[in-house]
Amino acid sequence: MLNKMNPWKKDQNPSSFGDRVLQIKDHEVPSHVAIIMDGNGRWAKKRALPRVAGHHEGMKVVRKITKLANELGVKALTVYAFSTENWKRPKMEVDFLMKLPEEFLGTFLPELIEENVRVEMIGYMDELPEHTKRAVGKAMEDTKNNTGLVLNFALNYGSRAEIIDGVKRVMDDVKNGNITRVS
Ligand SMILES: CC(C)=CCC/C(C)=C/CC/C(C)=C/COP(=O)(O)OP(=O)(O)O
Repeated sequence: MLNKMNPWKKDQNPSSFGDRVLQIKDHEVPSHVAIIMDGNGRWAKKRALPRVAGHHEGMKVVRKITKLANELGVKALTVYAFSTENWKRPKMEVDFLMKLPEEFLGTFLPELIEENVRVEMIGYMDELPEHTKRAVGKAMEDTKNNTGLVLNFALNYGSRAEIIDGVKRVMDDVKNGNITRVS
């Protein structure tokens, strides 16, 4: 796997962004890339900026990565933007994070549509603030027929919560006779 990723690393010879894209295109490109965004706070601290400035910068990076992934022919890009545990952060930070999808999509949705990107989300949408739900829902609706890269936002997502939900559903199906027990 690491060998496969080698062409993604910057090599010794300086080359333009376009050249590097062509270089990568010559190699096998993963069909799904998932990114856990981390280090925003540290990025900001290093520059004596508030943590939220790091999140804002992270949002801008999402645009760059989306463009690049689409260009390279990646089929799905999952961006882990807010975990089920992130609600424990200070309210001001949570409020800021919840406004980012709106800002991102308010600015870049026309570009995503033009680039044939389909917006999707995983996570508990119902628990998001109305304004966040509205922005994500609109983007999903407006891009539902697009056939290019799937930009998948993990918002209020947690793998533990997802596993527990899955197990509960299987238990319900067993109880209701939709699944038969295999002993
Ligand atoms: C378009 C869109 C929805 C963009 C997403 C915005 C974004 C960058 C979200 C990431 C938020 C987050 C909790 C990052 C973790 O870094 P951290 O705060 O834990 O950083 P640290 O480890 O340095 O403290």
